[in-house]
Amino acid sequence: MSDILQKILAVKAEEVTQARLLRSEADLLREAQARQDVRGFIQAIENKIAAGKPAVIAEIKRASPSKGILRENFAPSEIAATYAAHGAACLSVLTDVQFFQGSHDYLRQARAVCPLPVLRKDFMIDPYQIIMARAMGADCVLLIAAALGLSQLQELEACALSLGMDVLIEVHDVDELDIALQLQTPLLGINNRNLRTFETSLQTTLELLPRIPAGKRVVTESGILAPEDVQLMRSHEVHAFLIGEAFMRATDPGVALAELMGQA
Ligand SMILES: O=P(O)(O)OC[C@@H](O)[C@@H](O)c1c[nH]c2ccccc12
Repeated sequence: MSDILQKILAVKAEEVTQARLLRSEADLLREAQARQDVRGFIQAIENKIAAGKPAVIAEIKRASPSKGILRENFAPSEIAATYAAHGAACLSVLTDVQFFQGSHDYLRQARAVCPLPVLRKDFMIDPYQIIMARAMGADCVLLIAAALGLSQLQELEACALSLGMDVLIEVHDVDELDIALQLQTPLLGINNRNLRTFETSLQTTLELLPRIPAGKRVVTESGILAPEDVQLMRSHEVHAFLIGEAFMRATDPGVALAELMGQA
């Protein structure tokens, strides 16, 4: 129970308890349902791939527990604008405060300056957080198979879908994949980083690929740093990427995106 994921999940449970004291779920739900502005996250990915391009979910992440501060000069709206100008399919914004130095406001700011659909990147354990995601403008939520059992994942997925959002289910090994394949969403992230040990290897994606049935869209996540990494994945028919660090460390994250995709 001492690994980082367990620590994060304990903090999330406390956060949800506190948030519920401030605002009821019913009240939050009214706000979420009043928004009529969902942007198609999966659609944006499919559109890029149909055009023969890689679909990049470009991440806005100030820091991480494994790497510390990734970017000093951190302006989410500027980062979002340059990502959009350089061909990102979607955005991913960390909203966790304690471990990733994220914020709900970063998601709002990033989404306000561009037309791209936005993933709320956080550790979801309760429908309250899913409803909150839509209330702040998210178009997609991340569900992490390592964090939850099947029935919880199904409950959170149903909640997201009922609000019109898409779902990215993230796996890291065969057991998690078996569970993930029982969800409805076609969007399947393979995290090359083990959230318990932080060990990162692109082999994780390549090893799980033969087990993915037709009809699922694979997103390779984490540790994509060089054009060769992108080429390796594309040569295996993986065309969707979730990338943070390589862009956050660059002077202009959007230019770095174009360069990594070989489109600069
Ligand atoms: O910065 P990287 O190595 O390009 O990785 C991005 C993204 O995959 C990573 O931030 C991530 C993937 N799954 C997560 C779950 C929680 C927090 C973070 C993540």
